[in-house]
Amino acid sequence: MNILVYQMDVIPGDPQANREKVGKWLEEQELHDVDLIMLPEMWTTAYTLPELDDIAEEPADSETVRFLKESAERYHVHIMGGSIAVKRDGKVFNRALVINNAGELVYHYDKMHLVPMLNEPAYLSGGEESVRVFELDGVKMGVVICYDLRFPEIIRSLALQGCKLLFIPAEWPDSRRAHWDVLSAARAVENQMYVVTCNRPGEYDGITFAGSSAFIDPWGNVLQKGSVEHEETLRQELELSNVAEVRENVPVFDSRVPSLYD
Ligand SMILES: NC(=O)CCC(=O)C(=O)O
Repeated sequence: MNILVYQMDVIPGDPQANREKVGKWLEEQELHDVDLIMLPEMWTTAYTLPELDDIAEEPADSETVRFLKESAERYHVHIMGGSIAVKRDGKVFNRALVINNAGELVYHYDKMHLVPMLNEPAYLSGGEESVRVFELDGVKMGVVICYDLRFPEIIRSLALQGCKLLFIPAEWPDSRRAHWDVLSAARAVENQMYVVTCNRPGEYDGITFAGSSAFIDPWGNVLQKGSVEHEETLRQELELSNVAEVRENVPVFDSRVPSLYD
């Protein structure tokens, strides 16, 4: 599977400008052999939390969902659409979107863990549904959003549902970059799955973000890593059969004793 990660610097509070930016980026890419593209967390707005009540999109009438569906169909590429702010019943959620290459929304997930360090609980509501795997090209995959990376139990839940490839869109600050690097590799090793991350670089509201998007294989090798500071496009081919090989060599899923800890 060929994946293109857009480690995008986000224009604060301007969904239209960010859609145009992604549209232009798509036009510039060589996409004929690409299976999936990925965007970061909150890529239409950045962390403009006080403004989200006004600029978050209604899921049923979302300009961004329309844009992603049209782009997926036009370029015949799956889109791991990072996450965007959506508003439902007066509450704002941080929602990940997955669109297949026929332009269909196949999965969404509302971030369940809200980040105290970024004041998310004051402005956002946590998702109320657990994570589920989704399938693209017959492969089971999952997505969690940024801070969720700190909660191994939800990623283990995806692994037990058969997830082979985990996506983590993020706006992770540079001040905690050491955690980002270690935890994303740890999730790949402990769950024996590919982990693909897309974290924005740049600054907003006094916070510098860490970039460092990465492709990590099920053995924990970092196949490729983005820069800390700059916007960048990363392209990587993943050999998904490696998941079965690693799980055979180190059969942790067979060795589990859930009766003692579930
Ligand atoms: N956007 C986020 O979820 C940031 C998470 C974070 O700052 C951390 O876990 O540290």
